[in-house]
Amino acid sequence: MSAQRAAGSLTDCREMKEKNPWHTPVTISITVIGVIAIVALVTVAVLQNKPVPQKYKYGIVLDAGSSHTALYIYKWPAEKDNNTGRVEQEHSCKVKGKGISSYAETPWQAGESLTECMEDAVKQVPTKRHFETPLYLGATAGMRLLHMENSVASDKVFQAVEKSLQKFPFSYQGARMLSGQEEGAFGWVTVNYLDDRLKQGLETTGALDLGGASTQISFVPKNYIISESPSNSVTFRLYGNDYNLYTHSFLCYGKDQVLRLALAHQTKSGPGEIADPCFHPGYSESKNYSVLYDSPCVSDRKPQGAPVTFHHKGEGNFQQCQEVVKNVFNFTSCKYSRCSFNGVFQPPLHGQFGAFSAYYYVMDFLNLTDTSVPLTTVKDKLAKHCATPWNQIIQQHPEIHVKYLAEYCFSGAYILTLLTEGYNFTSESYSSIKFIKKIKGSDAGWTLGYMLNLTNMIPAEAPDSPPLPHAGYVSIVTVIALLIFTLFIIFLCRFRPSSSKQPQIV
Ligand SMILES: O=P(O)(O)OP(=O)(O)OP(=O)(O)OC[C@H]1O[C@@H](n2cnc3c(O)ncnc32)[C@H](O)[C@@H]1O
Repeated sequence: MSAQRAAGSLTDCREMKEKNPWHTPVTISITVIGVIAIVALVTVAVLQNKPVPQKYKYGIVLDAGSSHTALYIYKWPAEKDNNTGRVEQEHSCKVKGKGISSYAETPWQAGESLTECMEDAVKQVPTKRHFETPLYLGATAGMRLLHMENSVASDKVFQAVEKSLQKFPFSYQGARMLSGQEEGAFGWVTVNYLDDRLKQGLETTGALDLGGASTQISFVPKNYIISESPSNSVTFRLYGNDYNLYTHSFLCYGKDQVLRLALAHQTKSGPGEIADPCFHPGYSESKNYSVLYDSPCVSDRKPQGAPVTFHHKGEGNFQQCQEVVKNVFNFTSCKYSRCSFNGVFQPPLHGQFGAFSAYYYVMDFLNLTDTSVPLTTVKDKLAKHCATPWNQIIQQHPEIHVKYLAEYCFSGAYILTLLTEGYNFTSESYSSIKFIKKIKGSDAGWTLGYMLNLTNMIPAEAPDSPPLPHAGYVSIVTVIALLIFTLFIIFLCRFRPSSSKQPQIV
C-alpha cells in the first residue's frame, strides 16, 4: 500500500512539474537571464546617473566700501558649467582698518591693507583651483567721493590696490569703481538670486542697501513708465524673463555722511558746541572741525572762522532728532510725477523689500527687525533708547564698538525717516520690509550679483534642464524593465506549447 501511495505521489509531482512551465529548464534559464538583465539595466542606469563626488569652482570679490573692505569667496559645482549650479558664499574676511579711500595720502597702505585677507583666501581656495579663480575688486561710494575730490589720489589708490592683488595666484580681473546704479542693481540681483526668484520667474523682492557713504533703492515697479526718468532704469533678461528695474543711489546719504550733514546743519546755530538730540544724555566729546567737514558731502557748508574743535553733547530727544534728520532731505522740488527726495524720481513702491547692510546692523541692535510691529511702537522704542543715559548704554553693551554704540539713536532715526519720509513707506507698507543680513548663508550685498554678471553665470534664457530628476529616472527605468519582463513571462506561459498537451506514451 505504502509503495503504491509513494508511486502515486511521485506521479502527481511529475504531473505538476510538467503542468507548471516555471519548472522547465528553458523557463528557468529565461527567468535567470531576465533577472540578470534587469539588475544590469538598473545598475547601469544608477551608475550612469550617480552624482559624482562634487568638485567646485571659486570666485573672489572684494567690496571696497567707504567704511571698510570685505572679501567674499564664492563657490559653485564645477560640473554645472551650463550655469545651472547654485553659487554660494564659502567664506568672508573683513579687512582690518578703514576703507581704501581713507589711504589717499598713503596709497601703498591701501594695497597693503588687503594682504591679510588675500593670504586667507589663498588658504581657503584649493591650490589646484587658484589660477582659474577670478578675482575682482569693486569700490563704492568712498572711492566715488575721493574721485570727485581728487581724481589723481583715487587713481593712485587703485594702482596700489591693483599691484597688491596681482601678487596673488588668482586670475586677477581688475579693480574698478562701481556706479551707484550698478551697486543698486547688483544688490537686487543678489537678493533675488539667493531667494531663487529669478530662476523660478517669481515676483521679485526690492533691495534697500544702506552703506556708510551712499544708499540704494532698487525694485521692479508696477506699470513702470521708464521714459519719465531713463537714468533710473536698468533692464535685465535673466533665465528667459525680462525685468525693468528702477534703481537709484543717493551719494552722501549713507549713514556716516548723513551724520556729518546733520552735524553740519547743527553747527550753523553756534560753532562752539552742538547740543545734539540724536545722542544720549551724558554723551560728551570734543571733536575736530576739519574732520567733520573733510568730505565733499559737507565741505561747502563749513562755517567761516570755525574753531578747531567743537563740543558734541548729547540731549537724547528722539522727536527733536527726527526734525534734525529731516533737514538733510529736500522735499520741495520735484519735476516728475512723483519723487522720493532731492528731486529724484521714484515710482510707487511695489512688492516686498529686503533691507541690508547698515539697515540690518542698526535695526538688529535696536531689536527692531520685526516689521509686523506697528511703526508707532517702533518709534516709541527708539525714543526710549535715545533717552537712555550714555553711561547706562555703555554699561549694558561693553562688547560693542563705542562709535557704533553712540550712533544707534541717530542711525535709527535716520533709517525711519529715510524709509517713511524719503521713500514713502507708510504704516502699512512698512511691514513689507524685511531686515536681512544673510540669505541661505550668503551675505546680502552687491558682490554676488556683480560676480554672477561678470562670469555670465546667469543666462539670459532658461537653461534646458533634464525632464526628470535622477531618482525619477531610475525608478521609471526599473518599473518599465519589470513590466517588460512580466509581460514576457506571461507571453511564455500562454503561448508556449504546454508539456501536458504532448502526446502521452501509454
Ligand atoms: O557702500 P558704502 O557707502 O561705500 O559703505 P560701506 O560698504 O563701507 O558700508 P557697509 O555696508 O560696510 O557698512 C554700512 C555702515 O554700517 C556701519 N557698520 C558696520 N557694522 C556695524 C555695526 O555692527 N553696527 C553699526 N554700524 C555698523 C559702517 O561703519 C557703515 O557706516
